[in-house]
Amino acid sequence: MPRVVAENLMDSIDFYDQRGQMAASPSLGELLKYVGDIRKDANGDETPAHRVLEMSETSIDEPRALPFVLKFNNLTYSVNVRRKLNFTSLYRDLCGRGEDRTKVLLNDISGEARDGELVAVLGASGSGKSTLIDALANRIAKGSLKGTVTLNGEQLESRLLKVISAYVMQDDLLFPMLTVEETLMFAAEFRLPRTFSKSKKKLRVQALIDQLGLRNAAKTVIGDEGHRGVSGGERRRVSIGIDIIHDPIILFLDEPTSGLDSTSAYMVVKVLQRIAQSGSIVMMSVHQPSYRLLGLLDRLLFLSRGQPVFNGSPADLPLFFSDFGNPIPDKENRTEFALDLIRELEGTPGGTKRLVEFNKAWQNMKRAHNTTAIGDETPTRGLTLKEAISAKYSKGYYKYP
Ligand SMILES: Nc1ncnc2c1ncn2[C@@H]1O[C@H](COP(=O)(O)OP(=O)(O)OP(=O)(O)O)[C@@H](O)[C@H]1O
Repeated sequence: MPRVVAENLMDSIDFYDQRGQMAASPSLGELLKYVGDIRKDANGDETPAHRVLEMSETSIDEPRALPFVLKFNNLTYSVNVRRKLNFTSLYRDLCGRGEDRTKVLLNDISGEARDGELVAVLGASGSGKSTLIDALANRIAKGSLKGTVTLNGEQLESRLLKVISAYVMQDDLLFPMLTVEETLMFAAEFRLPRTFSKSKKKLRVQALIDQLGLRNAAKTVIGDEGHRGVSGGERRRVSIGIDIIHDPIILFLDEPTSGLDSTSAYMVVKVLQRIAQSGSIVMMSVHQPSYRLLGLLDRLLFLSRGQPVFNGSPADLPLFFSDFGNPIPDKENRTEFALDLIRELEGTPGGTKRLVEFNKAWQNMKRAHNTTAIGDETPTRGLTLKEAISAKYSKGYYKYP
């Protein structure tokens, strides 16, 4: 029997932003209505903004039945950098010839990420990893970022993105005297809809504790320098848990493994893989992933001085670099090889220009191949963004009755 997923469920859901504040007041339902209005304006589409979505029981239980594709095209971001103050610059200022220098932090970056995928942005220090994560998470001043970011082909309105995504910072402030379970319960009280009963919130917290692999640490206090508590890796997973309590569609993380030993880093990324596989898009910046960690990643985006130099799966790396003329020797760590080669090229007079161009040609070739092989690159199954979001959350709440 078809099940009716009424969107008025969504109407009653208020969400909270990353700091536990009400997310700029509109509910998810209101925002979804707004998405419908954007479509109408853009396409002349007369579809009512608030439709009742019909879904069968099978489609609700089907794993990863609702695809989400985040695409970013030609992202470019520059800032004005003040010149150092010296006699020459002072003289030029006095003559009215003083000029600030423009620094390009992101230069024509395109790519995509799909639900179920764990995507890593890699590159040397200062290559623009954090800036790209910030740009995608809408944490860059409006107007200064050029290019487009879309979800399922529809441009993401910033308020909607805020509700359906989460950004995990490196150092979340946690209360040292609370246990892991209490910390997550505290987050549930603040961030889950007010309409949720206490028992629903408890169920969500218990499911999250298992997803984060924190069952054995659930009753341990967070602790601090003076009081022994959870380990660094567990602490990082608690921070992630706080930010994903509302089951975001997109999760952004800036260097989630920094400062952790390789085993703790692996466990954090394993949790991120689990989160992705439960139906989210997970994008993170990472400095130098170990060989073991690389095995968990679905897609890599290498940057060099703000430009993309490789965009593909870890399995694509050997073919890419052998086609480029620098085959990766057997048994060599592929990411280390790539990062070393990029660093080497950066030190040459031509820089990474040839690699940037080669990557562009490679992307075009891949795109042409995919379009011929699959036909449609974005398998949204005919759902509008609004319908896909509604279905995802109805499905999510269905899990915690
Ligand atoms: N507001 C800004 N003004 C000027 N330069 C900036 C600004 N923000 C970032 N940068 C510069 O942009 C470059 C990219 O910075 P970003 O933090 O994104 O690099 P990263 O790859 O994440 O580095 P790391 O691995 O060290 O964290 C750096 O050279 C940085 O100094």
